Amino acid sequence: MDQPSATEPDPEAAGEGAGDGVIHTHALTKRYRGGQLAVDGLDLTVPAGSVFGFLGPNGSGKTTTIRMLMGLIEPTSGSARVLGHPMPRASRTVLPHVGALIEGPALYGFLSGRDNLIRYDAADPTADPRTRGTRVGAALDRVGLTAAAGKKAKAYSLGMKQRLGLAAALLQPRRLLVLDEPTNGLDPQGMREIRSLVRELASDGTTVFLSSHLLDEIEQVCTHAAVMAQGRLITQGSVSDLAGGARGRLVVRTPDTADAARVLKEQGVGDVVIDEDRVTSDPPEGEPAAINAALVTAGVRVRGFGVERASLEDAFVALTGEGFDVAG
Ligand SMILES: Nc1ncnc2c1ncn2[C@@H]1O[C@H](COP(=O)(O)OP(=O)(O)OP(=O)(O)O)[C@@H](O)[C@H]1O
Repeated sequence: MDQPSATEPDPEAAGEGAGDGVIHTHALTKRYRGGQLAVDGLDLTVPAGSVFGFLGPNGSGKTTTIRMLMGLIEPTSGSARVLGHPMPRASRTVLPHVGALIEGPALYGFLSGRDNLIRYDAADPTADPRTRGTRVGAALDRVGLTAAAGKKAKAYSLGMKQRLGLAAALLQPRRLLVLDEPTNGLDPQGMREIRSLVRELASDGTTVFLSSHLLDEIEQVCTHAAVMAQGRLITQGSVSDLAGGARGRLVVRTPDTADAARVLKEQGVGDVVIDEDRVTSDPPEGEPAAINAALVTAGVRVRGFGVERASLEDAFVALTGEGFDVAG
């Protein structure tokens, strides 16, 4: 949860360094006391205005990185800058501009949703008490909890609790939102709500940095992503570039799979695989229409033909040689 600072936020002092990105780390490393190397030489750049997905299986070092970025733990070596300032040194300058939701919101179950927010707002020395009611009302409205504002938080679903946590992070205007696994443990409906909320927040120009172990979640909401495995950065960039870096697959849907596979091989395309009523292969070097014509000429009943775009998952598999198969 956001840690209110004892100092006045100074928007001037929180300006990004030229070209540094909203978050920028250099060789950031964390070795825990027990000897576990949780984050290993991380160079990360989060562009302003992006919805940045920090993707990796459980245990790959995402939470440790976020805790270093938020100044909650010291790196063993390397450096991190957030909004142009070194962390954890500049925490008091930076954190008032950052809304954070880390490891689930800390809520009082016996208080209503609205009273929880009033408590958060009152704990922020920079928040004017005279405008508290307006701020809390606007935050509740933003996350769609106005109707449930009077209910005790313990009666909230997990998704509502996450939304209340987001509302707390949104009591003040923020330049950066940091969300650690915001959809973890939610049912599909709760996930959809949080995802659409994230998109909405980003459409105002707020940079959103969110961690997830779900590839399709990153593909659905993020403009940019970084992929972690075992504490190391595997790749980062725009989601379309990352997926585009992996080659798509030619997909032919047909009842005549054996004939189709033979024709594709004759046409010189590689990695031909029969998968139920589909035959897939590497994309052809030349014009796909020529392959289609060859299939039809050979009497193959073509029910579907096309080159499927590579997914982020294909990119991950291509980069690591491993499937992205983690327990939900
Ligand atoms: N306080 C700690 N002391 C020692 N080791 C730790 C500590 N916190 C995390 N680790 C270890 O560091 C590694 C990275 O953990 P981290 O929680 O950062 O990963 P993660 O990608 O966020 O995974 P998860 O989604 O499961 O939290 C793991 O091997 C974990 O066991």
